[in-house]
Amino acid sequence: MSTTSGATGPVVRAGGDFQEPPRTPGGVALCGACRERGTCRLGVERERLDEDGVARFALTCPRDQEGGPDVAHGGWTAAVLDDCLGHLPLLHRVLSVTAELTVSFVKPVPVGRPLEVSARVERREGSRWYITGEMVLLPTRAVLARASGIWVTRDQGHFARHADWLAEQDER
Ligand SMILES: CCCCCCCCCCCCCCCC(=O)SCCNC(=O)CCNC(=O)[C@H](O)C(C)(C)COP(=O)(O)OP(=O)(O)OC[C@H]1O[C@@H](n2cnc3c(N)ncnc32)[C@H](O)[C@@H]1OP(=O)(O)O
Repeated sequence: MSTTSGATGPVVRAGGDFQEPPRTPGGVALCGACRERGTCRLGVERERLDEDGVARFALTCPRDQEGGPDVAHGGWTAAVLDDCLGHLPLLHRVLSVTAELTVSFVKPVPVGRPLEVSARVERREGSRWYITGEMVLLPTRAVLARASGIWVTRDQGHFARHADWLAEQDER
């Protein structure tokens, strides 16, 4: 585990307690770079796992993610779906990484409007979690995007092994 100093004090880096990452007051698990600012750069504001097994996320596309006029860059839509769907194993205290992700862009996603992403586990096979989700516009719940993917569970040595691999690359 390593730490660094962020705006809010020492920040536990990836490689630390993966199953219990720092969370915002809205319950949003924070990735590496967002820990220092204390909010999700992608605009995820609230996160919860409901009793029906569905994880639900309240979010807004930030203005600085604009692609076409007043609509999100497609990369934002893909990134936030990767993030939200990938939080589902974490909500079960399981570290995983995305192995595959497919995104259907159904409608342009408006910037600065309330949105919801929901995510559910379709099935689990070995170390693979098959997860699907969708993004809707509130309050009408019109579908803007859908996603499905495979997340692969990892042990705590995942990032250390990657660092070793990268060091080997650097020696070539
Ligand atoms: C990110 C965590 C932060 C933690 C801190 C807390 C942060 C708080 C919030 C974070 C939330 C983040 C949410 C966003 C999540 C990301 O965006 S993660 C970042 C993007 N993804 C990556 O970087 C993954 C990069 N790829 C890899 O590391 C490796 O290719 C993988 C996926 C681990 C697989 O490695 P491998 O050596 O092939 O593994 P191997 O042991 O051979 O296979 C394991 C299993 O995976 C399956 N598999 C491998 N590749 C595939 C594939 N492409 N398709 C289907 N199945 C596959 C194998 O069939 C095998 O299945 P089982 O037989 O065990 O059931």
